[in-house]
Amino acid sequence: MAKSILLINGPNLNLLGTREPTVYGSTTLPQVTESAQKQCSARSIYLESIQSNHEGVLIDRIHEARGNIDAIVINPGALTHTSVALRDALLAVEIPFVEVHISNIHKREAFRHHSYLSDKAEAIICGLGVYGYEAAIEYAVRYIKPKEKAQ
Ligand SMILES: O=C(O)[C@]1(O)C=C(c2cccc(Sc3ccccc3)c2)[C@@H](O)[C@H](O)C1
Repeated sequence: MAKSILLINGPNLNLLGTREPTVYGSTTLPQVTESAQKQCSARSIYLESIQSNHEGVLIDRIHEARGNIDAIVINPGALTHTSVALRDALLAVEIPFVEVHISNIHKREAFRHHSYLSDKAEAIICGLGVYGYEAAIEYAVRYIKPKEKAQ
């Protein structure tokens, strides 16, 4: 099962835990990342994390993951609802991914109800708060089978 995971957080998630705690909770992104690292280390899983406010930076990192990452866990933030480019990058590298949203996007504004990624995700987790990241990693470790390495 997945032995190397890339955790991606999109725009504004660096603000996690600092504002809107009623929606996103009070846990900070560094705390999320530390917890994910401990979860992976306990299972001898390689984890790399990135957060960027820049779509192109995330796309470049996704390209770099091709051939060396087994699974992606991604909270795209607002790019969920706008980015065909992010969708295309994930499809281009052919790495299975789990889409995570801290909030239940389907209980929020209508513009947050559509995702450009969900139809291609192995799984979508939303509304579980930051536990969604733990659940997504556990899913990836248990159920995502690494692609055969290109000869
Ligand atoms: O629920 C999520 O995790 C989500 O992906 C995350 C989002 C998100 C990400 C970062 C910041 C904010 S708004 C915010 C601003 C300041 C502090 C906390 C949150 C929303 C939304 O854009 C998405 O619609 C939903």
